[in-house]
Amino acid sequence: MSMGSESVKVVVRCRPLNDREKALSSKMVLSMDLQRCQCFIEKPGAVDEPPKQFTFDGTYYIDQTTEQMYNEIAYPLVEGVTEGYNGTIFAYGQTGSGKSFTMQGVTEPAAQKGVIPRAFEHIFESIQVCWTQNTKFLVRASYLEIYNEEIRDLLGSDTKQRLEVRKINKSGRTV
Ligand SMILES: Nc1ncnc2c1ncn2[C@@H]1O[C@H](COP(=O)(O)OP(=O)(O)OP(=O)(O)O)[C@@H](O)[C@H]1O
Repeated sequence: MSMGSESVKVVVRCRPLNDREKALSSKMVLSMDLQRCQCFIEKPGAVDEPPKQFTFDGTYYIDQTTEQMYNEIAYPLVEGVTEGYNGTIFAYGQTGSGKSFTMQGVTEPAAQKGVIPRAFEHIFESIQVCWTQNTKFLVRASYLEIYNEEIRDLLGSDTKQRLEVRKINKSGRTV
């Protein structure tokens, strides 16, 4: 099945060992077959046990960049949003696994600029291209933190203020 035909795609990104892990002489237990989108996790010390094998819609190893991930995964999704479709990019992983690195990113090197700034540039470039006197665009953004069951508005004047989740109708909730 081609990547384009899936409505939900799950891709995995592996980050390099951090300084703490290097200082502990930790070993990489994860390897990938990027062509087949497979990842293999071996149990340290268990030489005769075959590695556990998982297949995803995309696999990104330590030397892949956010630029590459964006072009392959996020670009078509954001492009769809500019055409009126809904799209969600959801970063999931344990603490320190690289969610912020992927979503927010770093300015140097440029190839590791995050998905969020790339999506903003992409959306505003599309608007610039389509803009005519008769076309109006409305871009809204919110930035919420959900941490330990508590919700905060990171764009609000008081980012420490806890927000309540309210039911607005049968199926909807708002904060
Ligand atoms: N692909 C990568 N290449 C190089 N460094 C990375 C990569 N992914 C993550 N890192 C580094 O690993 C560290 C942890 O990453 P990050 O802060 O993004 O994790 P997180 O999943 O957002 O953690 P938390 O849930 O605790 O906020 C950071 O120092 C980050 O720079």
